[in-house]
Amino acid sequence: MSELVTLQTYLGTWAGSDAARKAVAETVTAIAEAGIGIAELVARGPLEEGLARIRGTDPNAGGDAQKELDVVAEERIRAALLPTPAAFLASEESEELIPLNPRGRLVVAVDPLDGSSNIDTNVSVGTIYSILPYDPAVHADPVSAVMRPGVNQVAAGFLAYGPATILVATFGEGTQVFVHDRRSGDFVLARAAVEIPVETKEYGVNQSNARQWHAPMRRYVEDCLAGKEGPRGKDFNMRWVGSMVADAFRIFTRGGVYVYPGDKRKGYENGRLRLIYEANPVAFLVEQANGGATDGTTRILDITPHHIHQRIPLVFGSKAEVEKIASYY
Ligand SMILES: O=P(O)(O)OC[C@H]1O[C@](O)(COP(=O)(O)O)[C@@H](O)[C@@H]1O
Ligand SMILES: [Mg+2]
Ligand SMILES: [Mg+2]
Repeated sequence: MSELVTLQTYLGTWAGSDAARKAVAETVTAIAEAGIGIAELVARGPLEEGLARIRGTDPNAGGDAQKELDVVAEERIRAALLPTPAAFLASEESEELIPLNPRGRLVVAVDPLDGSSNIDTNVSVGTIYSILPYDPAVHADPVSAVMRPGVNQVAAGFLAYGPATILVATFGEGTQVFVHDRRSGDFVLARAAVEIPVETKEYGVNQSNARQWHAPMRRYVEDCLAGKEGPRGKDFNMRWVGSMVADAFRIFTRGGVYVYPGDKRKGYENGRLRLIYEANPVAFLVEQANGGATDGTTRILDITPHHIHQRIPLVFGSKAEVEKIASYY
């Protein structure tokens, strides 16, 4: 058997003696370590009573009900990042940026707990992160460092807390999958260069919203449902976990598309997913794995954000299918 490559070794080689890369490596290591703690909590399931309990009456910054584990996960990530070169944290659970290391030269954006509606169902949930450079001389207001198109990310990834705790990461040189080895305690490299198949016969969408969709989305799904007899000429399969990290990991494994379009419901005009800490990191990972990510037509990584918590319609996965969806719009 070839020698195992741990996250630590991988990052050591990637960073070398480059100070900026070392800062990114340190930051990702801290997030991964916080993830191990969150995974342990999640794995206690119903024994950890109250993790799925709704906190208070106020929604979070993104407008969703906030659950206990959303807040615990954010707190763990914040604490883990304090000694790292991250200057600020943007989080789904906090309206404003959270200050970290005053000498830091990075900003981190996180969805501390993705898949909140699955917390008490023993289904995978996860943590998503996006890392951008920060220069106080350029970004007098640190918010402006976060409000940049996703092409500016230097690293991004997510942890999925499922049967295995997985880290899917990119540092701009392909997409890697690491698995947390519960025996050694290390994250071990499992796939050095993920390639999402270009073509697919699998789509994922919350079909219960069909009556709220706009015409292009309705037509796309109708054509998938028509299968071999329809205009697509092939039978499709549908998969929807309801935790984007889990749906994304399936796509990294065997291809497919994830779609959360904007629809007619109030508050869902731009879909459900947040641009800065959900769509951007996933788009970076997907593109580095030869896939595509758009808001239906426009490349996600080119979109300039106008608000930390803004939502964006999201389509990502197998490149040819993402392009096919764009053709319906
Ligand atoms: O419940 P719906 O409308 O199908 O939405 C599911 C989507 O919402 C999300 O849960 C949003 O993320 P949060 O749990 O972080 O709010 C995604 O993970 C998931 O794909
Ligand atoms: Mg989320
Ligand atoms: Mg969340």
